[in-house]
Amino acid sequence: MPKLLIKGNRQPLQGEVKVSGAKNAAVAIIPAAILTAAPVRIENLPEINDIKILVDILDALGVKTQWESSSTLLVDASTLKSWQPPYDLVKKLRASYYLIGALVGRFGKADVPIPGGCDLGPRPIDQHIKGLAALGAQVDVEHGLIRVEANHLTGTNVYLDVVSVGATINIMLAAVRARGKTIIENAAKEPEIVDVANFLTSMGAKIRGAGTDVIKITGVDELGPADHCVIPDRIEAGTYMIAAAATGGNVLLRDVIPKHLDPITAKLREMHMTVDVTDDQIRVVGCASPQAVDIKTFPYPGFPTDLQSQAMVLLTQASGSSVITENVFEGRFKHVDELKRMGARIKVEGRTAIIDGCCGLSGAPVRATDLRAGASFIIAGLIAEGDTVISEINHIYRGYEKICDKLNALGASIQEIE
Ligand SMILES: CC(=O)N[C@H]1[C@@H](OP(=O)(O)OP(=O)(O)OC[C@H]2O[C@@H](n3ccc(=O)[nH]c3=O)[C@H](O)[C@@H]2O)O[C@H](CO)[C@@H](O)[C@@H]1O
Ligand SMILES: C=C(OP(=O)(O)O)C(=O)O
Repeated sequence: MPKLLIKGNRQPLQGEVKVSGAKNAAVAIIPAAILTAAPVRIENLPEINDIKILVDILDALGVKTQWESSSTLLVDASTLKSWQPPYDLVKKLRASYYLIGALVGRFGKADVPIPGGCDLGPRPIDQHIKGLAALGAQVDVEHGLIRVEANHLTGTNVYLDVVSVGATINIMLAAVRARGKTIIENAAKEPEIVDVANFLTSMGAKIRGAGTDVIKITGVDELGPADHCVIPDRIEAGTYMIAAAATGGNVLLRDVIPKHLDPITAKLREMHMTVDVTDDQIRVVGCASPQAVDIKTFPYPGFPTDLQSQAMVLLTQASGSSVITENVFEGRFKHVDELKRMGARIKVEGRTAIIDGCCGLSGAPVRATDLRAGASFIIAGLIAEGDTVISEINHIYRGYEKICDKLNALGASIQEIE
């Protein structure tokens, strides 16, 4: 397994970076494409491993897929013949849970192995199951499989006990083919949910309220062709914003939706960084002595949990102590021990981490404990003195398109080594 070698010493990142399509929208839109037997074209897909694996899963189910370019996929699910995606592929990513809603919507049945994804502590799917059962499906979890069967789905009211991105989208995928009206209450409001709803609407689905906490779906008998462009990845963008700030750099991010990045922009400004926003671009200019700030992660529009570890690295450079409270996932501090190996001074108490600022980091061997942790170690490596070697980088490649090339073009020195 290759590793990443990062030469540190705080070279300020300078230049422009183009942000790719959003992983967490794309990984739902590809399964959603099997809801129709008509042709679907999806543009602006990120070149990341999660997407490659999902396309392999569709191929294994009998769907015809073809890459029109490196970021545009054609899907023809008229040949879909199986409702049993293979364990070896499904276990590699979290988003394979969307195959449940999509297969049940199309076939009335799905046998999907329990999904993989980042280890962030317990990641139950009880709300997905509750929603599908409320729509009239029989759901059994046995032998590591989620088995779902429904003669027909019937629209209903579903109140989510926790705000869940995955459950909101999965219920939406099944409900677009149910008889009658479904109302999802306490729905998640992430921009990726709006993107999936827009995609489904372009196929002929009837969805109102995506992006609010009440989503109303009126089922239709059939869905048709679609041509869709995936929204920019706000988490990739936020990662580069933080990297620019941490290195005291000056970076222009292109192809972003600035509104989606408001929580990050606000925190960087609070730390005294300069953030200039135009239509679809953001420039971040670092400052000599950033201020400590407190961060609490929350569902959108709160500060995203997927940027918590990257922000933690930045806060090691602030003057004063900062507090991060992780409200979304109870086990999302696994990066802390690795950052301590690099000299960070961080104390974790339950869901809270206290970060001492003005900390000189030093390069060290570290293990990417999950996708965003891996990205945070790259940022730490850029500002550390000496070399950092990151292992288990397969996690990083699950979600960041050409991250080494993009950072090297900004003046970083990162290379893959054996
Ligand atoms: C593929 C994808 O889009 N992944 C994202 C998605 O993950 P994912 O969809 O897994 O995250 P959820 O929004 O579902 O999880 C939020 C919280 O709800 C809990 N929960 C969730 C479902 C459920 O049935 N029961 C339950 O208790 C989870 O344990 C967690 O504490 O949203 C997370 C929160 O923004 C992001 O970090 C992930 O990057
Ligand atoms: C947690 C993440 O991904 P996943 O849900 O796919 O594991 C993430 O994108 O940070």
